[in-house]
Amino acid sequence: MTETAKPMIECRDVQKHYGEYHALRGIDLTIRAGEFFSLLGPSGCGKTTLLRTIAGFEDISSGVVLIDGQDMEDVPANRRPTNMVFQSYAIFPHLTVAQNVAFGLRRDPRSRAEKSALVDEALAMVGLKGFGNRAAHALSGGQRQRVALARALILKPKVLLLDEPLSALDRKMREQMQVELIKLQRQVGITFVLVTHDQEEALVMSDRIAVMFDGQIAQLDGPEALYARPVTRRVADFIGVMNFLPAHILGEKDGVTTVEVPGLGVVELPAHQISRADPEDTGPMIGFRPETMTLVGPGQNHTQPRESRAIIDEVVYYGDMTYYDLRLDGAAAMNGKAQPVRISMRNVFGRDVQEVGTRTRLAWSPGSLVLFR
Ligand SMILES: Nc1ncnc2c1ncn2[C@@H]1O[C@H](COP(=O)(O)OP(=O)(O)OP(=O)(O)O)[C@@H](O)[C@H]1O
Repeated sequence: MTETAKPMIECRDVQKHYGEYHALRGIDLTIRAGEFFSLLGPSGCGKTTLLRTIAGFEDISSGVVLIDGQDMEDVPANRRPTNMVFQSYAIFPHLTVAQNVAFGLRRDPRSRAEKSALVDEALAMVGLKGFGNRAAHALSGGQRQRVALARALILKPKVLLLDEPLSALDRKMREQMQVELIKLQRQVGITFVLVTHDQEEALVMSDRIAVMFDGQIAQLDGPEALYARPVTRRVADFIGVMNFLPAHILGEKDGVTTVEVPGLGVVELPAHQISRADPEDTGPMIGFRPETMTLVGPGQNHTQPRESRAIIDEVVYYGDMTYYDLRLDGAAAMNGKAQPVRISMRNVFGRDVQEVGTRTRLAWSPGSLVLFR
């Protein structure tokens, strides 16, 4: 998948009303051919509605949907070059695996022998070679999901639409299927559009992600950009964990904003570290990810430009990492009262675990801060 790949799906000012309810509020987006694209957002944000309008299961109220350059306005779902995989697999338990997969060919005019060869090919593609004669009800959740994938891929659609396909699986199986789906997508080269409310799943799997709130796209970016440079405080809060501290703006000069932050002191931030606040925010805020600060034990050295001090309130040991709740030195005036400045952070395996109640140093860099204003 390259930057210059041709557009596969284009939505232009797509609006969807359910009676009074405005579910999609002007969706503009281009999904490229061969891309693994995710629609991510909280429950009710409209991601499933958007997927279903691409599939043709829902009519749009206004706007345009193009697939592979063709306007889909009068094209019913079964004539679109798309196929859909649902959360609830829709596997027929009384049929064999092969019969379930062949269901994807029910309207195909090919001979039995040709269809049988296609079924074998599709099963091999999803790692179920030799499973054709098994009864579908005797499969594990992960295997059923593979059958559903094979059935959706057997006609080689241009676009595969996936509606929370892994959410019924347990954590371990889900992580395994995530990796397999990525491999499968690279192998077949088909455009995948995944709907998920799981930010980790979206970050792991996608070339690009559209984060949706309230029927609108808040940010469309690659995983790294979304994580490091969320355009609004709400996006930052939804993707992973971010600490927020109130910030006092001291001044602006030559594109650099100077702020004072309780516990951190005075910092200067260039324009690319400045994002937007949300309407419900009460004032400017500084945000940073928990892993961007490092605990420095007594006598230890570090190479970060800045240092703060804090007391450890809570330690949660996870094996591969340790989470800390800390109280920074310095008080934040919030609602007119002095409040302790609390943050959370995590250190990866390999550093000493420090105990609750310990006074500690924290090393950090202004480059990992984002100002929301
Ligand atoms: N057929 C319908 N009639 C009326 N309202 C609907 C209909 N389908 C969806 N909605 C509403 O539109 C909004 C968006 O629904 P949608 O299913 O797209 O959300 P979602 O982001 O996929 O959420 P979830 O993760 O819970 O499925 C919701 O508030 C939902 O109640």
